[in-house]
Amino acid sequence: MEAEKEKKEMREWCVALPKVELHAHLNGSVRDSTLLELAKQLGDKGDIVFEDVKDVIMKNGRSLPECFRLFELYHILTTDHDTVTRITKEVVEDFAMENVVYLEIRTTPKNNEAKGMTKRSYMNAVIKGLKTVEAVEVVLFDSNSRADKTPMSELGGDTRKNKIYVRLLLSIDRRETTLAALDTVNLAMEMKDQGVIGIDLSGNPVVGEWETYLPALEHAKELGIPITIHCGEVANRKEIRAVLDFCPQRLGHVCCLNDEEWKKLKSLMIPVEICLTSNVMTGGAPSLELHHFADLYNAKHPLSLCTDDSGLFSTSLSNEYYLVASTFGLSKAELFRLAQDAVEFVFAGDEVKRSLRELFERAGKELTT
Ligand SMILES: CNc1ncnc2c1ncn2[C@@H]1O[C@H](COP(=O)(O)O)[C@@H](O)[C@H]1O
Ligand SMILES: [Zn+2]
Repeated sequence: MEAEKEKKEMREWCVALPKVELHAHLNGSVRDSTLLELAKQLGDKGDIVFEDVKDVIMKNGRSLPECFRLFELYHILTTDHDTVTRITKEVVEDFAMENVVYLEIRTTPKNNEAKGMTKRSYMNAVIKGLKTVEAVEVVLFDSNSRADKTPMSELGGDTRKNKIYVRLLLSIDRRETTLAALDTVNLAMEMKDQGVIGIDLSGNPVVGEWETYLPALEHAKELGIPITIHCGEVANRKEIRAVLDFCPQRLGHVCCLNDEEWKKLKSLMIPVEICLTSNVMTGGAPSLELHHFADLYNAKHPLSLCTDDSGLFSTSLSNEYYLVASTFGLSKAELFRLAQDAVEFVFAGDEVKRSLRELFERAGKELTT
């Protein structure tokens, strides 16, 4: 009984902890209730069979191939402008509800002729979603990147509301061609005054070749756009080596590295986005207990806890912190430090970093005493 009370108290503490989320895919973070509602609407129109889809959405098992089949379904449900706007709003609200104070959402800009959608119009729908959030004040710009140069502190805003910094990363899907990947990088450049701050490489890790995306990633590097890459979700030696050689600003997952690659990663000190639940569910890590978090943490390697796909894997960032506490025995002070350290790996500029550092400074006094 006492143990149950302690667990509950720890879970609540993890929710209260201010958190930084650096690896969250928009379509993987959609609420089940929204997916079911959208599936019901398409079912009523006769476009899909609702009962079949319902079971798939609510099912627990999520192997890697199953995940990518599910994304095909999610994209059928969500890819029109109004729905993209809606899910963006909801995803931000859900993260804000659990005290995420800085959120980088990544999403793949999509061309969809049937819906009159271009990569640009898809992103406009995402940004519209950010602007319609009501439950929390969304801060989307550094004051020095705003056209009107108004300092953030003078923008007014609603001081009664909680604040969440949101930034966007554009994902290149591994199914895309070199040209499509280049389009995404150019779009990121065009939209850099609208909250877009980085590039991600993601998608089914058994699909596509590194050489296809490399020109686009190099172009992003030349343009000075920060890059994060999904690395080692499967044991593709040649690609893992190429990714480490490319040396992006951050890496996601890093599951299937061999000894030599671990050594190289650690010497490069590239910050790692750790996705515990995702890795265990998709088989990238054998179990929570044997997850490479422990090794990287003990080696003091820069890392931050992330959800990857909170909807798809039924998790939350607070839960990921709780899992670290319950699996590896970290204390509250250590968990706090982990959350605080993630501030140093955000892609946003110095002004946001400074504000976040101050926020953690203030929260630390309350949460660790
Ligand atoms: C489970 N591990 C993973 N590994 C690799 N890529 C993943 C992923 N989880 C999600 N994505 C990528 O994100 C897309 C969905 O969000 P968006 O449509 O972009 O918003 C997926 O189609 C896939 O390309
Ligand atoms: Zn991911």
